Amino acid sequence: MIVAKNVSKSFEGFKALKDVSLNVEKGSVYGLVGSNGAGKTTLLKLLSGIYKQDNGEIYINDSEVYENIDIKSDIIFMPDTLYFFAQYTIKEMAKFYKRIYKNWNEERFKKLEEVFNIKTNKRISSLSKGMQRQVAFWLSLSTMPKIMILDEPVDGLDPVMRKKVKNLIIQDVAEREMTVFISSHNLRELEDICDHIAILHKGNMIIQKDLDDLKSDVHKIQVAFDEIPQDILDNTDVLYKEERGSVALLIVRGKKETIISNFEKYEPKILDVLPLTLEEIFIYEMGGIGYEIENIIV
Ligand SMILES: Nc1ncnc2c1ncn2[C@@H]1O[C@H](COP(=O)(O)OP(=O)(O)OP(=O)(O)O)[C@@H](O)[C@H]1O
Repeated sequence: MIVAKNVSKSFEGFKALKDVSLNVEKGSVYGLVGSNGAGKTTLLKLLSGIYKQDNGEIYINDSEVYENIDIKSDIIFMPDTLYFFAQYTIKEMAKFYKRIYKNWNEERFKKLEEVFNIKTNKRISSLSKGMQRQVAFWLSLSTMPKIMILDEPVDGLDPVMRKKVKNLIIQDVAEREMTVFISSHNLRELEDICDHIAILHKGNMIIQKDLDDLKSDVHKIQVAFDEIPQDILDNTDVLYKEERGSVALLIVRGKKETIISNFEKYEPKILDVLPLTLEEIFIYEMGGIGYEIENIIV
């Protein structure tokens, strides 16, 4: 489990992270979205114990992570810019990982060769960017990490490989309760893998949500009345309203059944509940609390 309490970090007087708190349960996949310079990499490096926070506390499985070698051998941090020793082949890099990570699993490493299908005698620096990313996943997953902290992890991977890598991660989450923390610019990229989503904006954590709650709580409703009764609007938590003639499009918060039965009382001519994308949910949620968030997540 990853816990951060009121964490702040400055660089040369500039506050890159301000009072950030979060809780990531064991076996959960937590997605962090934010625009350029929001503080995502800084937060990831703090959680991995690469940086030390100026204020606040960070715990992984109840222990402080900074300068804690024991905890660090259970963590994989995959940076957005990968680094490998210049002359090393995959096989040599695997040997290096084996020395550092106490749970290195040779059998898994061999098995994953079939998935990634790259010869282990290849020099890593001779591989394409996407292939190097594959090698990073191959090595990382072979360490059997308890926690994976990934910075823009699927950048450079083709769609088929993205899917394969996501499946491998999900498999480890399901089979051995690995915890995953992923940052991305792209909410859509995270939607199918994460169970929690957070948005970081200018160093502030502005929203953290359980995805299932989020999806079951907000609905898009298309409804037609001769005139939309004011009573409904007063008794419904409307996040957004758009009227075109007698048809209204409403984004409403609440339980679907309750919303439908409320509207049906007024006998609308049309009543449709339409699916919302995660992006739409965030835009409306954030709109409701006054943030201009569109640019961050589209
Ligand atoms: N080592 C550093 N020295 C000085 N400033 C830094 C350092 N690392 C980060 N910053 C600053 O902190 C802010 C947050 O940077 P960070 O890399 O965490 O953002 P990010 O959300 O990961 O951005 P991106 O999506 O562009 O990678 C930026 O303004 C950046 O310039």
